[in-house]
Amino acid sequence: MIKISPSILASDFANLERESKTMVAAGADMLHVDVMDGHFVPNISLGAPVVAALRPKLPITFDVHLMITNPLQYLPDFVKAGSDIITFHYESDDDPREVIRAIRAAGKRVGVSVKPKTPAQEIFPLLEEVDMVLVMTVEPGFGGQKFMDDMLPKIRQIREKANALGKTDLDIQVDGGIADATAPLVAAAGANVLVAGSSLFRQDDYAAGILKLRRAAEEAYAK
Ligand SMILES: O=C(CO)[C@@H](O)[C@H](O)COP(=O)(O)O
Ligand SMILES: [Fe+2]
Repeated sequence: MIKISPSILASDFANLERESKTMVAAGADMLHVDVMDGHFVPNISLGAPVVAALRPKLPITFDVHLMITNPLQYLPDFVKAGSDIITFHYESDDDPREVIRAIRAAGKRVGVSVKPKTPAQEIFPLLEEVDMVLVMTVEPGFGGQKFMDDMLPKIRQIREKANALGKTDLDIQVDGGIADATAPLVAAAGANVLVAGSSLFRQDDYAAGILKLRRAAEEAYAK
């Protein structure tokens, strides 16, 4: 019911393969890969070659979060690299419907992400066309930031709208500041895919960390 997607942005990049494998063995449902271009966000992280290098080593869903200005331009690279879910930002320079079409045409699952200042209503017309909505719970660009609890109504509005449209299987992902204390809040609001970077990778026991996060969210989601 609840899916946990650890963000490798918070891992030790000098040991990326080992870190990712340990997280997968610890029970992650997918791996969240943060791609930042230094334009859309004021930070540069990693790109398609890193996804391509990791992909054959890890039998898990690659959940790729594109924080880039021109998703259409780089999409073929991320498709070729073996991404499974490709999430682009609604606020990017490309036409959202065109990006959705291109991701679908490549046979990948589609996510659309909204920054904190973008109201839920802006993406309502796209809900029927995507598999997942990613509600940013921090300003995109960096890990380790504080969870914005004023994003909770946005999660609720998107879940309610999706249900009203009969799209009860829409995945709602949250990303930024997700930890044991915030997981129940987002799950109660209707999020079912939790990205967690620093809160998981800073723990010694990744399996215990994932279990605790999952339990905290599941208890709240069921209510
Ligand atoms: O997309 C982003 C940041 O822009 C995230 O995926 C972060 O990597 C989450 O990090 P934490 O807030 O969990 O440390
Ligand atoms: Fe992310």
